[in-house]
Amino acid sequence: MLAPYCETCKAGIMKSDSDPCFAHLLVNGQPVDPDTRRDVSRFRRAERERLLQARRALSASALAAQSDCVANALTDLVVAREGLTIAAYWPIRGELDLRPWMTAAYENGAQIALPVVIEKNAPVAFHLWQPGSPMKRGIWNIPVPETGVAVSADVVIAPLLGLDAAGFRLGNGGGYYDRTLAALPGMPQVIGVGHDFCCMETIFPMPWDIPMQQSVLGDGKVIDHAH
Ligand SMILES: Nc1nc2c(c(=O)[nH]1)N(C=O)[C@@H](CNc1ccc(C(=O)N[C@@H](CCC(=O)O)C(=O)O)cc1)CN2
Ligand SMILES: Nc1ncnc2c1ncn2[C@@H]1O[C@H](COP(=O)(O)OP(=O)(O)OP(=O)(O)O)[C@@H](O)[C@H]1O
Repeated sequence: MLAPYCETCKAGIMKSDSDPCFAHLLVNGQPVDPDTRRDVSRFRRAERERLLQARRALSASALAAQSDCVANALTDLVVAREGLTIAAYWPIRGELDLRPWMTAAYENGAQIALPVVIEKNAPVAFHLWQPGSPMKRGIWNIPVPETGVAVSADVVIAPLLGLDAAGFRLGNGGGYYDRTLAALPGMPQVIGVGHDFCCMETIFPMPWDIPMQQSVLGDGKVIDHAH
């Protein structure tokens, strides 16, 4: 006789119908208390809303000035050269616009890639981009390169919605960067970039959260997160 599957997670195999299943309490193989997970997820949702509002309140010129500040700091931090692959991003929802820096890094010989959601709730792929690459709309309408040439990244520039004192990132809430970094064979250099108002005390890190090594903020401040 086949062992029954858990109705909640469709994955845990129970010895019998009356056996409790714990598989859906695991995230990335680690146990997470469901009440804590719910509370943290509520807190993060409220913080995302607050930070998105702060972004919307920013004028176009202030956004451009913060983007320039971050780009200048990145130029010192990441030496763009042949053989280096940098995963950056195409700005959405008021994110800092680093496209001029991406263009300069490309002109200095680096390969540039953009994150592409291939499947929901799965790691993203990094697809090659160069200035003028034809783009199409991907999942959630995010522009992605029309031609999907996947590469692995030496440096990942991760857009921050929030950043906590320990270097943990609050993003758009899909868990894509955490999933992606967890699935890589080796850890690239991960640099968070965010607005000058993105700092928060804690995101209440969960077992799946992967911290940034460094972050650069819209006022040009570079933070080394010691881990
Ligand atoms: N520019 C940029 N590109 C990026 C990211 C990013 O943060 N910035 N990502 C970094 O991760 C990935 C996309 N992440 C995203 C995660 C969630 C949502 C989103 O709209 N979520 C819905 C709720 C989704 C659902 O419940 O299924 C929402 O917020 O309304 C969008 C993008 C890949 N590309
Ligand atoms: N490695 C992982 N394996 C399985 N689930 C994961 C993993 N990383 C994150 N998640 C899930 O993704 C969800 C969203 O995570 P989180 O709130 O940290 O998103 P985020 O980092 O702000 O989003 P994003 O990276 O898309 O901008 C959580 O419910 C979490 O359980």
